[in-house]
Amino acid sequence: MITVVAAIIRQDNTILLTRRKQGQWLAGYWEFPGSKLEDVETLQACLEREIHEELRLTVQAGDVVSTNIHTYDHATIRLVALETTIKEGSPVLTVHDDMAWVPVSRLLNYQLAPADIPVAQMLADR
Ligand SMILES: Nc1nc2c([nH]c(=O)n2[C@H]2C[C@H](O)[C@@H](COP(=O)(O)OP(=O)(O)OP(=O)(O)O)O2)c(=O)[nH]1
Repeated sequence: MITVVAAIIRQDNTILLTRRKQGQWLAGYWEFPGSKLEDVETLQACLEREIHEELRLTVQAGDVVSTNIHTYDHATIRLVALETTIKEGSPVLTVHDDMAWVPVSRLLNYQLAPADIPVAQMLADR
């Protein structure tokens, strides 16, 4: 099973969503930015590196917010969402084609990657 680490980045009562580019798998779907976990690195180190690569943001990844398993046609992923704080910078798109700062209560209005729906639901219910 593939582990995917995703960042819950908050600012002013909103959370950052990014949209997957055309040509990618799940193109057009919104997600919490992040990446597959590689080798033996920690969840936090992976996320901090990837968020810097993808969004040019320096962040500190913290606690696990949720873990859920989702089976797509081509793979089963374990999606681990981490509470993440911006230390420096503003997001710049490099691999996504759009971003949005979204109030928690509106996350489910976006076309989320299916694995992200329970995460958004959980955040909204809190
Ligand atoms: N980053 C991220 N990926 C997610 C989320 N939800 C979800 O189903 N995914 C899926 C999409 C990707 O297949 C995989 C993450 O891989 P990745 O971010 O390294 O993306 P990638 O485009 O290189 O992946 P892939 O096309 O090779 O599948 O997990 C999410 O919230 N964040």
